[in-house]
Amino acid sequence: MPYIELKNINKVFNPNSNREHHALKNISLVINKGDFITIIGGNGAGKSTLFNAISGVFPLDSGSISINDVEISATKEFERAKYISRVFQNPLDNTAPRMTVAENMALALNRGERRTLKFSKNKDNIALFENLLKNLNLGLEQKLNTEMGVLSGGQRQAIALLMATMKAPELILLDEHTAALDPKTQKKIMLLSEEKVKEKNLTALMITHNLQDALTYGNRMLLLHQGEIVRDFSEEEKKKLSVTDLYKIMVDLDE
Ligand SMILES: Nc1ncnc2c1ncn2[C@@H]1O[C@H](COP(=O)(O)OP(=O)(O)OP(=O)(O)O)[C@@H](O)[C@H]1O
Repeated sequence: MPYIELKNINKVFNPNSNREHHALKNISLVINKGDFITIIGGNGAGKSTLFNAISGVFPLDSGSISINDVEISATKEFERAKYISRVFQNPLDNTAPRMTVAENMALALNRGERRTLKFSKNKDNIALFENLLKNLNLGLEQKLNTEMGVLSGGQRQAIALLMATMKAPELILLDEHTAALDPKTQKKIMLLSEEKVKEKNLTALMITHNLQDALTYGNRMLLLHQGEIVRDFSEEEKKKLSVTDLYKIMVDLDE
């Protein structure tokens, strides 16, 4: 039984108008438990639309999505957020800027449960948050009571990753989550992502325009083009590829 299965997914934006766009064309994909799949493709290839389809941002035109054999295509976005985490490119989109670091982390701990913020800010949880932050080696354990909004983008993305993985989601979607960071911080956040995926045996999809990252991380790589998965590289195939090879494969698609 496949862990996650996308079957013949189609999404057309602005149908029957001159702006009609077939953004996802009959996409089928089997994702195994523990897969860390990098996703590449040119601008407009459909990568974010694929994540939106999986997260339930819009209903599918056709096709189905199942996790552990449970069909989720009709499930609302907020329901899916209980078992699908997403980290966006913009640090502002991942955390609540006016709430403190501890309050943000408490919200993540509460995901999918009916506990109040007060309940989860108890001493045990604060110790847990402190510990998680200490492991980042960014000195953030001193900032539990600091408003998230005053932290740097890299600090916020690191905390966003902790929040997204705190409850070990069935699936984590990393949506160009390092693209807005400086190169050194990008590397830190990528290593942290890899560490969390391994530590918690997570299943992850990661969109990136950084071809080296797409090759370095994960055990599988998809290439999207004009709404279709045109290549599905195994770990072995990925290892044999260079950035130049990959670039050429992508350029050839446009010719
Ligand atoms: N809500 C929407 N309404 C209309 N068109 C949309 C919508 N969302 C995406 N599209 C269109 O679908 C196509 C795929 O967009 P998508 O954002 O998925 O591409 P992408 O591969 O993530 O690109 P990028 O690398 O630039 O982020 C684009 O042509 C885009 O304009």
